[in-house]
Amino acid sequence: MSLRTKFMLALLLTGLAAVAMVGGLAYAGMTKKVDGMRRERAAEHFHESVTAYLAQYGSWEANHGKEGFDAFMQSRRPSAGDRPPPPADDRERPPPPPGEGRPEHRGEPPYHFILADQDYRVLLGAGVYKHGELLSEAARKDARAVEVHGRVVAYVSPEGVITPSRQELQYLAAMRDALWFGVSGAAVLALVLGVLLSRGLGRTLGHLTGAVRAMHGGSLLQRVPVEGKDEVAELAAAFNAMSEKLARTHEELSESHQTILAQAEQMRELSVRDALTKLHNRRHFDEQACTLFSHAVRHKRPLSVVIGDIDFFKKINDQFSHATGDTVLRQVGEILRSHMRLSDLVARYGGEEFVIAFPETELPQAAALCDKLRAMIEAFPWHQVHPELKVTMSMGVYADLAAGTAEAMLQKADALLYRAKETGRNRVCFAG
Ligand SMILES: Nc1nc2c(ncn2[C@@H]2O[C@H](COP(=O)(O)OP(=O)(O)OP(=O)(O)O)[C@@H](O)[C@H]2O)c(=O)[nH]1
Repeated sequence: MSLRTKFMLALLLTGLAAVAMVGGLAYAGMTKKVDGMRRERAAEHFHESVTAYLAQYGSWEANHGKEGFDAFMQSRRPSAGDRPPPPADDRERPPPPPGEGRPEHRGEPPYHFILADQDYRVLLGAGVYKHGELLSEAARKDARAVEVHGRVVAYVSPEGVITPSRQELQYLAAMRDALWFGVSGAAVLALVLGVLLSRGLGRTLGHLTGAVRAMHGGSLLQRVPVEGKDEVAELAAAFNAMSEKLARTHEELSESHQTILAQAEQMRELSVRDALTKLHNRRHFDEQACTLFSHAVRHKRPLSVVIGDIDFFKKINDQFSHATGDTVLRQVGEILRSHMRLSDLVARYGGEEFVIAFPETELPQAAALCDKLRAMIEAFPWHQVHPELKVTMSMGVYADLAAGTAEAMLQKADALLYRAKETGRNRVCFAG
């Protein structure tokens, strides 16, 4: 069931219940009041009749009995048009036995009254008491004294329900109609109010639902319209604030996440780089060389590995300074790096030693490239660093995957480097 339907039903039920309760209470109160007034009037009339009867005849017993009183009362009654119809129970009730307080009625009177003498001995029992019976204590409380010349000569007590007059019944019917009219009006009003109020509520809730779905989809910054100042408007405003805060926090977190990632990348980069030459370091080379070796073996592709060592580097340090030695290392690293392909791997392996891996490169090709590098190092204008500075490099190149591992290939290349050093330096020795 939709919220709107529930809202309308709640309003409808509340409205109907309120009207029914107020109307019902008013109707019951009115009926009671009418009944009371009617009873009061009847009692008044009966009381007057008894008073008049006793005043006229002196005493009840001395008189001519109940028929006489009945006839006496009939003569005092208002005309038939003013009188109400007899009560249903009166019509259904059998006439009281002779000698009882209630006369066998001819449709009159429409109410019961018990008449007792000054000693509470019943004279007219109204079908409840026998003649001569004592009036109960409870009935005595309701009994009204009949005084003649300042002396209590009898008691009159009401009995049963007084039937309203025709006019009173008409009043009550009009009131019932008004009550039904009120109920119908309340229902229509509740429906109209339900439609109007639930429309506003439904609209805001619809916006909120859409916004929550959008947030769930990833768009954290949402804004729903805030209409009015009620709780729903407060909810909408609180939602907007929450959405804004969430979006801001998410942005801040993303930024710090990016910074952390960048720092991690920087640290990772530092951990695989040589600080002096900015080439990769030995650790990185060893890891990558293993991968290149496995790839070459699996795909039966060529791979060449190289170790190069600057000749007489100790002498360069000693003769021209350690700083000059550093400059030489940086420059040699730059020459090597600038002549590599992206797929090639070059690293400073330690001290004045450099290593290179050439994937997809056969031995002759690698040896030729190394010789070219060697010549470039030799030809570099080192005199610009120091007038007497000369730098050369010896290299060993190995290209046989049968060595078994990248490390083993490197050892073979190192042996070839040794040979290059032994055979005069500034040269490339290769095998594989
Ligand atoms: N300036 C500088 N020197 C370094 C660095 N790392 C190692 N060295 C020096 O490099 C020199 C290497 O000397 P050796 O191993 O004797 O080799 P070499 O003098 O080049 O002799 P050969 O290799 O036989 O030609 C040592 O004196 C080290 O101190 C560095 O980062 N900077």
